[in-house]
Amino acid sequence: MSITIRHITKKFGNFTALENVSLEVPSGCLLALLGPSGSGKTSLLRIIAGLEHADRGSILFQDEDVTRQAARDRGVGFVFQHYALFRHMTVFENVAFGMRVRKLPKAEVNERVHELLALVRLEGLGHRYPSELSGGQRQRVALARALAVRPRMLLLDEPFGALDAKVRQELRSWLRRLHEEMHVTTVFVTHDQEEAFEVADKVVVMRQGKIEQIGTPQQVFDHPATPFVMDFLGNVNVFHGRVQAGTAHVGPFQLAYDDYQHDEPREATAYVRPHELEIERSPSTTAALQGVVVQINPSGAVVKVRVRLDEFGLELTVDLVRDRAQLLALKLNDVVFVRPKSARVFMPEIEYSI
Ligand SMILES: Nc1ncnc2c1ncn2[C@@H]1O[C@H](COP(=O)(O)OP(=O)(O)OP(=O)(O)O)[C@@H](O)[C@H]1O
Repeated sequence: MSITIRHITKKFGNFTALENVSLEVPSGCLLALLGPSGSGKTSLLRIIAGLEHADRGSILFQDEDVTRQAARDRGVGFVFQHYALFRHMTVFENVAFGMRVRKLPKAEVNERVHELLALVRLEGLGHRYPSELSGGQRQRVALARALAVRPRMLLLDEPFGALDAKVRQELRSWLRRLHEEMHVTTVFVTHDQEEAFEVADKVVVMRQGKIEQIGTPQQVFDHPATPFVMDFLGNVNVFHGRVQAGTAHVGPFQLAYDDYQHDEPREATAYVRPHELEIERSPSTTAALQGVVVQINPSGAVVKVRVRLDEFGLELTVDLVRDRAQLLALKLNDVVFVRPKSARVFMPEIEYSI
């Protein structure tokens, strides 16, 4: 079941929470709404759910206009960050609840609950109470409960937000696998870019009530449409400067820049991700700048290195793959040379990659 969002505007008093937002969620897609706090993600999710009504615009489920339909008639399943399971009910009863309300036959309810508990990998825990489960298990019960009434789509608002990093990580891959089994159209709110990129087929980056970019995780990461998206994706070295006559003078770097050949200088900002910087023991080009290693942190598959460029009063973050780090055998206070392998330069209204 696809979702079409057309020109949605939502105000709270004088404050515009969503401004003319349009979006298509294809059937069977797992889409992440990603953005900083207050960017309008939850408001949009609540409008899709029917828990909130837009001032302008419409919502369609497939070809059906549901804009004025009440939440209970829309057939959506929800999971929220602090999803309150019924504490006095067992896991089994929590999952069965919606079906009992709909007065489904007992045998059918039993069968479906068992099926769902297997799906969320909680077989054998039906007799427990929520207080006897871990946070991650509770969120899986919440998801089973949302799925019990065969919703037309799933809406998840920071479902793993309250859990610790390791459990979040497990639940992300679990959610992805579950989605591949079920193919229920799902909209997922998160402010965590890693989570969005790992789980979603499509990512929508929001800012101040508007959509900044829509794309696959790869498209958004490799081709951020705006400086905001680049910045929000985090962990980026930012250099301000100008472009002029085929050269970008950004921060300490002078880079060949063929796309702008005019003599008239234009203001520009360059963004270089940590993995786009190279560290060398001796300078291979004139673009390499001398610095001192001030921090070395192994972090998963990469080693994060901070290099201070005293001459420019700057510190850069560089990600080295393990092999490269081993080869360089860096130590604190080593003198090294840093060189950008690639950079993304934004001029107001124009973006180029070099
Ligand atoms: N009922 C309300 N009354 C007044 N303002 C509201 C209401 N709901 C949301 N807002 C405001 O609208 C803006 C968008 O809120 P929303 O919850 O959609 O953002 P969000 O991107 O989901 O943020 P978060 O990640 O913090 O939940 C915020 O500035 C918020 O304060």
